[in-house]
Amino acid sequence: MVNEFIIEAKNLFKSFGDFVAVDNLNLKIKRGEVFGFLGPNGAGKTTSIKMMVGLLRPTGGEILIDGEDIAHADRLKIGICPQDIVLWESLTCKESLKFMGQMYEVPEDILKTRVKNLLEDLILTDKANTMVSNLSGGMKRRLNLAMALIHSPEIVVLDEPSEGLDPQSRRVLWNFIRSLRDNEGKTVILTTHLMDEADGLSDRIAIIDHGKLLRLDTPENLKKEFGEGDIVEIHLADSKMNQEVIFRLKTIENIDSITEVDGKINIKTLNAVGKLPEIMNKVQEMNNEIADLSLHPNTLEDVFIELTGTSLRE
Ligand SMILES: Nc1ncnc2c1ncn2[C@@H]1O[C@H](COP(=O)(O)OP(=O)(O)OP(=O)(O)O)[C@@H](O)[C@H]1O
Repeated sequence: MVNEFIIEAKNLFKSFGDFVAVDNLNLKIKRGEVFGFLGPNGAGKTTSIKMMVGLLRPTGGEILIDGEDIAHADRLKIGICPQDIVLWESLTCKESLKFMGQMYEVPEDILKTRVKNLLEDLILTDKANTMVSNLSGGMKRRLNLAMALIHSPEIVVLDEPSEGLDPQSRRVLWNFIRSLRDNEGKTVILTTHLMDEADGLSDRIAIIDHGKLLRLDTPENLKKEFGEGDIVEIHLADSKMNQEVIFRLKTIENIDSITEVDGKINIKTLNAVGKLPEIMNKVQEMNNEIADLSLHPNTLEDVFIELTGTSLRE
């Protein structure tokens, strides 16, 4: 019987000396989904995925790949595109892919087609015979990804795939990731600190910070759980009074939540525009002033802020 979950992490734990990088992570990744790890720098995303694909030994816990302990799992099922680019500078794109495919013992005729298709899919056909040393940073990243896919792994792991890519290359990459899932049925696991990437690509998102899993759900459910309303962000002229003002603002009816984020006050509510006069009054009653105010619909980033109390782009 085919296992619904292709990867399971049970009580996964990793410490470096006294420092706990991953703290009892429990999660299951479904076959054929795009699964996003979202968290700020140092949250433990890379450490988690490295353990989940057998690149790093956990301090504790268990990993199952297709129901089988990772120690006995078929590593060829996994393709990893690391954050750091690892390429041979003096080979061409085509040679790099052929060489990698030969190392994986991909049969010659299949390899030829795969090299052609991957170059096409990642918009590198024009650069097939260009030496890696002469590629731009974005092209190197795309080639790096092609290399991770040359043996057609069932599970594709992408560590910060958009890092260093311009918006155009990012779009190519996102479409490609979607096609890996939709057309080839692959399971894609990615780490990102980009909210729009997690939101736009992932079927489910694990939000992690300080090595702990804070939430695991679909982007839609996460946004629903934390409210569909608006966020009013105010910056007080005297931000030392934030806490007192928050206390006062909480007396306004139908406010969902109020949090202090990076010296500003975030107020979540339905019908934010209608609430603005009351918000301003309360601030004035405290002999303070609003130096800056903005209003936007609740986003996944706000969910993150509410869970962690910090903004993701710190
Ligand atoms: N080999 C190591 N030795 C000591 N500490 C480490 C080691 N590898 C990672 N860490 C620490 O573990 C924490 C988690 O690191 P990790 O690379 O998993 O974070 P991340 O969420 O992937 O961050 P980023 O988005 O910056 O890549 C960090 O504080 C990091 O300094």
